[in-house]
Amino acid sequence: MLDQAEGYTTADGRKIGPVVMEMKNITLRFGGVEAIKDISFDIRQGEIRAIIGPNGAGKSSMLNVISGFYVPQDGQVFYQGALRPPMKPFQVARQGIARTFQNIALFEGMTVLDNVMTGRLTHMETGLFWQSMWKGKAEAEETANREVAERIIDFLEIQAIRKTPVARLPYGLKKRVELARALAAEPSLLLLDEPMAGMNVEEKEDMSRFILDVNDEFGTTIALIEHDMGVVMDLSDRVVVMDYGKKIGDGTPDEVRGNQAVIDAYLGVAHD
Ligand SMILES: Nc1ncnc2c1ncn2[C@@H]1O[C@H](COP(=O)(O)OP(=O)(O)OP(=O)(O)O)[C@@H](O)[C@H]1O
Repeated sequence: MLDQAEGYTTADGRKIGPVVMEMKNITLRFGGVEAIKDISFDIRQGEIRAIIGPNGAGKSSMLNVISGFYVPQDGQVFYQGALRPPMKPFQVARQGIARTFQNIALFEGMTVLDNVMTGRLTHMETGLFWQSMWKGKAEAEETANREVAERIIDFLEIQAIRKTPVARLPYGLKKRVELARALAAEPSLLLLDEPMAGMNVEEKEDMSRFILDVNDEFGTTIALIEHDMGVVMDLSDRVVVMDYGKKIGDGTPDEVRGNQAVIDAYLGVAHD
């Protein structure tokens, strides 16, 4: 049973907490195109929350609103109990929100370790001035950041490739490195943009396992968007379904699977 203030316990015994992010009546337009039409939903502490929908449904647009990349024309975003004013993506990152991208956005010429280290940037306090004035502080910070990066690398089982330039890696491993970089920021909310896109079955299984492990081990709240309904159903606690910018379903995977509007959208049934 869902207690609005406190949360709920999942079938596998995980404790889901209060609402950490609330999207309220969000509308986003690109010129004449309404990519998001008056959508509301929330994300709870410790939850794995999916946003799914067919091509062009508005999923990426919604993720970009959550990450601060787009500012909606209407609606409000509440994060950790407070109304979030329009802010730049780096400010959103400083609030503990990290993301991966649908088209991998890594530094191809750099090693895996160095890419993961870039995920620590929001935690780095020592600027160039202090680096030149106070070498000890800069070194201590570098060591601490490296320890976090190495811990994440071990966790995601990519030790063997830590010194390999990303350009040499197969697609599935690149996706895992991108996850590592996002985790290096030690986010409280992790946004995954189509984490399984372009993967083979084995890679999808690996990625699913890592997503579940991250949630379990670090207690990270995860919001992911996916095109493919199948892969997210086993992973997610609750699912929002979008179609043509509207929310057409919201609930547990079972509730969403039985929702006629969702079935119609995925079968491509005509609508007004
Ligand atoms: N930057 C943009 N400028 C203009 N229109 C855009 C922009 N981004 C998205 N759109 C339009 O908004 C609508 C929603 O697109 P969006 O990419 O959010 O959907 P999606 O569900 O993520 O699709 P897909 O599964 O194909 O990635 C589409 O009609 C798209 O053409």
